[in-house]
Amino acid sequence: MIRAHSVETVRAAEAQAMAGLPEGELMQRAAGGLAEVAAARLEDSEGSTVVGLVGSGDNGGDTLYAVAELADAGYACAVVVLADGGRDALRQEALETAEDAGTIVHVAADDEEAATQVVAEADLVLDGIVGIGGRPGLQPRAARLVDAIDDDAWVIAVDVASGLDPSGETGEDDAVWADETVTFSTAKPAHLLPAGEAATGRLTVVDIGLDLSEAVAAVERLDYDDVALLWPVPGAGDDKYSRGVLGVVAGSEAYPGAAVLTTTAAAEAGVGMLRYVGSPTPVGLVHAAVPEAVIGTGQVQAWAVGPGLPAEEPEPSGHSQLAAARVALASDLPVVVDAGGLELVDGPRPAPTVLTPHAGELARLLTRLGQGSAGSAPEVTTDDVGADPLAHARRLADLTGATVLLKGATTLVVTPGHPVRSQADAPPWLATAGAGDVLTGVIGALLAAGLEPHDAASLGALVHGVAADRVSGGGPLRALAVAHGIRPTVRDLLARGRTAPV
Ligand SMILES: NC(=O)C1=CN([C@@H]2O[C@H](COP(=O)(O)OP(=O)(O)OC[C@H]3O[C@@H](n4cnc5c(N)ncnc54)[C@H](OP(=O)(O)O)[C@@H]3O)[C@@H](O)[C@H]2O)[C@@H](O)CC1
Ligand SMILES: Nc1ncnc2c1ncn2[C@@H]1O[C@H](COP(=O)(O)OP(=O)(O)O)[C@@H](O)[C@H]1O
Ligand SMILES: [K+]
Repeated sequence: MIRAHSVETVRAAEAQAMAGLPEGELMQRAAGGLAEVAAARLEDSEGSTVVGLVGSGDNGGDTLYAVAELADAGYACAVVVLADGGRDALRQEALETAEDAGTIVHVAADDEEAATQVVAEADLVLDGIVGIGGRPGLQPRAARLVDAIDDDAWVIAVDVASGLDPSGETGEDDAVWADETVTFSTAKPAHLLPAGEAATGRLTVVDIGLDLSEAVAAVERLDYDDVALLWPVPGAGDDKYSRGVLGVVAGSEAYPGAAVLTTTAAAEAGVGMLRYVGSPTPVGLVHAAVPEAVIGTGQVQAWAVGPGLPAEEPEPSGHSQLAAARVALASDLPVVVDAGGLELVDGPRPAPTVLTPHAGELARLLTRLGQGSAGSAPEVTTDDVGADPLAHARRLADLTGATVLLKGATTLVVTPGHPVRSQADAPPWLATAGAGDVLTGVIGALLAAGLEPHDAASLGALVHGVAADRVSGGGPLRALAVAHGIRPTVRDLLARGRTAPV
């Protein structure tokens, strides 16, 4: 699992580590790790020129010491001082070390043209404008210099891409777009959340010796090795019932295919048994596509409700299905609710619940529940959610007590009282009709097996994304193929757990 810690938590760990170390030791470790990564990238790209963009804080200090090491190693190095107050605003010792190693120093406020030229010519740029002390956005001069970076240069953000909100709460267009971020001892929320992930690029964590083993993470991301830890694997004493029965209420005369996608995915995820509830057309399709499914209601351990259910009043043949959906939602069993099922949610349920809206569905649900942001009109738009996905997912989670899985390129899983989980495993090809129905089937299978909603949702998103990636192989995919990709994906991820070195 990748864990990201808040700025406050990192600062506390830093203070604790510094208490037992010589002054400046942590910065030397940070700079040493940064220089090592930068040198490796220069070697790979046969680059020779380095520019450090340097702000007034310790992020600039890291950058100056790293540039000094690169200059010592023979690279042609310059720094551009962006701090108000020029050279005087910097740590003098760090600046002198860089200069002594042969680094050319430009002060942007004194000669912006010369600074711009040196930035434009660099093969590798270290962004040390601001780190975890940064406020969102770039000052105009910094923005102009960042604009001058050559498209072919490799841009390494030091700790956090400058301009991002380190907490990842608020998005910011005006930020450094890094190819890589080198961060220290732990990821920061901005690296894993939609507001900052794209500008972060590849994330490289350099260990500088902070102890965060007991600290609560702000954001978590499951990785491949977590599948073997969390996926429900049957034992010799299990039977189909003890492994968990999932009831699926999905598909309709208008959208019959959703029934096939959801049940196929649940079967591929290895559910103990499936019951399917629907109207005649989807029943026929499920019969043909998923012969393992038992048609009709009966005892289940969890429900998957909603893919392909009409948002409005169903045709007469769908009335008993709608009634079954309402019974499932009113039950004390775990339920994953998607698409048309979200229209039936009107508040907290007394049992484990996963709601899986995309941005538009989340906006509609918050609007219906009367939860526009304070002081604004009660209507929440898709754009509102897009601008601030985490806050809106949190609002629905707080309102319903449910786990909210907000779908997107980065899928967020928010459960009250838990660190946010953020999964970004899928290729953009997964943005295709029916992909969400598959996810619902996988999460339903995991709930039926007894997983907690937070784990079921995030593990489901991970496996769904990895399956999509495999099926795509860099090209188009279709939702049904992703459903059929779940079984080999889980098999291989479980095998990876068995062969992982201990
Ligand atoms: N924690 C650790 O374990 C370790 C941390 N280390 C390093 O320290 C870094 C944190 O350093 P830091 O605290 O000095 O803050 P930093 O990010 O350099 O900002 C400095 C000042 O910039 C200003 N400013 C803010 N926003 C701005 C903006 N948008 N545009 C322009 N200016 C802006 C603001 O000053 P103000 O404007 O308020 O006067 C702020 O105080 C961390 O990221 C890591 O690299 C490592 O050395 C070792 C271990
Ligand atoms: N740009 C993207 N990159 C990766 N995955 C994406 C992207 N956009 C959407 N997805 C994923 O594709 C799926 C789409 O689901 P959804 O919107 O519910 O589609 P449908 O309702 O047609 O099934 C979700 O799992 C979502 O996270
Ligand atoms: K930075």
